[in-house]
Amino acid sequence: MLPLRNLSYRRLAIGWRRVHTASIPPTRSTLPTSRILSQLPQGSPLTQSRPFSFTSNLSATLKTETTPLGGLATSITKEAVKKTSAWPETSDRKVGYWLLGSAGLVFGIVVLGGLTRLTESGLSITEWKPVTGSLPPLSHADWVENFDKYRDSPEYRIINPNMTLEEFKFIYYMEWAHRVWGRVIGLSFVLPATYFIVRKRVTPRVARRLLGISGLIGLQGFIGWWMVKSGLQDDLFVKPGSVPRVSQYRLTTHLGAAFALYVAMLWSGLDILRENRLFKDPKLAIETLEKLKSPQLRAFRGLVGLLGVMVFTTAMTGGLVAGLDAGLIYNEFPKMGTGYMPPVKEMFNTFYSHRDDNSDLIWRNMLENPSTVQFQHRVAALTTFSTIVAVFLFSRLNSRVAQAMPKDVRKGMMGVLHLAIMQVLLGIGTLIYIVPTHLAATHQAGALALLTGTVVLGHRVWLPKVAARIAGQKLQAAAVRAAARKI
Ligand code: HEM
Repeated sequence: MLPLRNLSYRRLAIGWRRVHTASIPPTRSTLPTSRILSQLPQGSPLTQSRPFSFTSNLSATLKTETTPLGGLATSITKEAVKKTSAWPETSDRKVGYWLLGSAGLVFGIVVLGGLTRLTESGLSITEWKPVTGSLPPLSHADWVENFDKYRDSPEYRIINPNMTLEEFKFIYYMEWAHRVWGRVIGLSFVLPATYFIVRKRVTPRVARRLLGISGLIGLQGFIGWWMVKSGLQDDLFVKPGSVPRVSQYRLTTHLGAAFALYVAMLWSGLDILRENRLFKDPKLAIETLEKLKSPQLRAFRGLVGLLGVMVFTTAMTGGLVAGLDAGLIYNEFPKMGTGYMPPVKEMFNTFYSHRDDNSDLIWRNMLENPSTVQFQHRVAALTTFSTIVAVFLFSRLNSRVAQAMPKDVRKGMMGVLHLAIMQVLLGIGTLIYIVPTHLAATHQAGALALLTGTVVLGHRVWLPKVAARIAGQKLQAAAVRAAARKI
């Protein structure tokens, strides 16, 4: 529960009037935290590492008007009066847990989505009915009707002409479960988000984030259908050599949006929980913030940010591999055929160019040619992996960084290294065993696990500026109260 909520706003308002009638110049405190802490009486709760409640005794605060810290008291009381706008200065801890739970649901749907693709189930439902589609066919006649629609699709005609109704039911249920899971995520996010915003259980900043995430969930539903539509187009019947599968561009966009949604939920949840932790224990807050402010950590922080971008980019190149079924060729490692890369002529093949002057040769091959796309994923993955190893070594061998690094950051870096090793091994396994469902699905989950590790590490090493500002204000207010009590 937010400590300052315990303040009575009526009493604050009375306090505000008293401060003004005392005509104390409203100077703003510039006292450094160390000086504030040094002014604390012996045995003050602030000097002890245990949960400390900021529940305010306003009269104690007001007494400080006559103390040398009176100016400070004035500004703090003003701050407190501003709180009458009713938005809390930190979001409820429950919101943090709920966001982490929502991120867990997104993790689950990514894995289920991968399984849906790997079992070739994604094109079994040929319509998009956001409300009525929540139920599967309930009668035999309904099943036959849905099967008939599927039999009209390119995938059935070109790849599955012998599929039975029973086999169809399996692929239908896979895709249906994926869509229902999406609806569950939507409802279990939007309804509580509305409640938390309306009841002002979150800060305005978090409220804006919740609205953004809700919008992204809706957008993801549209992207999903836009992707499925690309695998149902009639021109797949006429284009020679067409494979009825969804566009790799749309699949990668769908994967990228899911990863972005996941990161937004995870980061916001971690933020809220950390803020609550910091505000509960000011001594811990000061120690943590001082450590994170250390200039030795600045370069490391930047490198962790870079790792996040690299893991995300590598995952997107993996999405292209999956979308083009590019894992079904060159099933060896580290070589690709007779060399370490396919012949240049094959990698930049004019077959993929759409223009007479071949001006689109490079980018078309990089996004549409399975050989080039697989090579690209290998290069991206190995570059990301080497960078993770390099950052790990930097964090351990550079003594200044190693000393400045908080313990949880150290552990987080070790975790990222382990996840990266596991992910590379899973990728190689997926490739050399020619994309078996269990390995490919685990490799996809591994990508999200590696991203999670990087986000958690980034969050641990990031300086929470807003939390630091609020913790500083709270500390000052508490210090003033404690000093006043001493007088
Ligand atoms: C940092 C390391 C890596 C990351 C983050 C990563 C990420 C990904 C992702 C997100 C996918 C898409 C999965 C899907 O949508 O179903 C993928 C697919 C794939 N990756 Fe990786 N990968 C990494 C390393 C590797 C390595 C080293 C190899 C092999 C040399 C590899 C081989 C593959 C293959 C063959 C696929 C296609 C699997 C399929 O069709 O489902 N990956 N990767």
